[in-house]
Amino acid sequence: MISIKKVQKIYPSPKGQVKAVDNVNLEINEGEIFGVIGYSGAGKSTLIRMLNGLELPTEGTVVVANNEVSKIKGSKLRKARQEISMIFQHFNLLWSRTVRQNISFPLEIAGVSKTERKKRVDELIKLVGLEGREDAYPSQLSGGQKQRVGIARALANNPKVLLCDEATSALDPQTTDAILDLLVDINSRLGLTIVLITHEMHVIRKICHRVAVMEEGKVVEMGPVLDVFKNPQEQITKRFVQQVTEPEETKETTRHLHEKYPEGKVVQLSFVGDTADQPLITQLIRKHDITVNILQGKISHTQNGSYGTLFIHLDGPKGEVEKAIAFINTHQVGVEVIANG
Ligand SMILES: Nc1ncnc2c1ncn2[C@@H]1O[C@H](COP(=O)(O)OP(=O)(O)OP(=O)(O)O)[C@@H](O)[C@H]1O
Repeated sequence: MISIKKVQKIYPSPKGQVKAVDNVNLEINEGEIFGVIGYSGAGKSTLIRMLNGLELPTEGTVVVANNEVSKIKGSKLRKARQEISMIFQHFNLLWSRTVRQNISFPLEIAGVSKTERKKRVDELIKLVGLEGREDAYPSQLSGGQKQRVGIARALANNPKVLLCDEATSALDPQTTDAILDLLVDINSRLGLTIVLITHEMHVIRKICHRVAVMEEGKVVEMGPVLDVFKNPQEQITKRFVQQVTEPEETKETTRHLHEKYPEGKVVQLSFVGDTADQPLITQLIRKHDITVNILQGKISHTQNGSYGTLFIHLDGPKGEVEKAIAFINTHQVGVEVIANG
């Protein structure tokens, strides 16, 4: 659905040239939710803006839904943009228009008749859950409702691709989750391809099938979300994964526990897929003469399966702790001893 080949974007600047995007190659499949994550300045916005022709690459080609957006101009580009919609961090709504009028706007531009427009807007309002708010103005809406209007407006002309530019960054965690659920729903109901950029691993974890990690204009790592969680390669990817799997306090808690119980071992267990659902700890205690102290744990659900980490402290007679660790190893659970007693 989307093919990005050897794409480079160089901006002139007073201090010389800035390589905002540096030799990026990506293939995004039809119906996929694809995430691009990176810190500020990594080149995410520039990359996503090249997907709908808001920016032109200095080199390389960008093809979206059979349109070579890196080449076409004028009316051809405008037509192509009906198939490639976008939603924004700050919603970009028309403040003097109601919800209904905002959603109707792209239909007016596309020359859709008044009766058809009304029918389509009604459908869209239902789809994004804005029934009862049709005649409100954006200033009367919550952040989540504003983004729902943004989504409805973006879907008005039945696009094939939806680009999301930090679409949940201005929202609180609960509203973020509701909007992400809506995007997953739209993706599965309409088969829409979604490309999103974010600096939050939570967003990637919750809805993306695959992820690309960007740093200094380059894609430094890419793969199915669960694989990246299981086995992050680059330092930057490890940091992003820790945002979700390892709360800040973990290191501190581990240190305290180690001081409190100098004996035994602190181990980190990583569960993937079905192993995340096993009653491993119960079996561990039943089968071994040890005590198990749970320090911290989390199971994260991704679109490709579950991934969990659990920090535990094991203590007991000599040899028993080793036997317990060997037992865990037979259960296809990753074990890492992170502090020795
Ligand atoms: N129009 C421009 N002119 C000059 N430099 C630019 C322009 N747009 C972006 N840049 C530079 O290109 C690099 C990548 O910026 P970009 O906005 O794509 O990154 P980003 O990952 O989206 O970060 P952010 O989330 O902060 O927007 C940065 O160094 C930025 O300063």
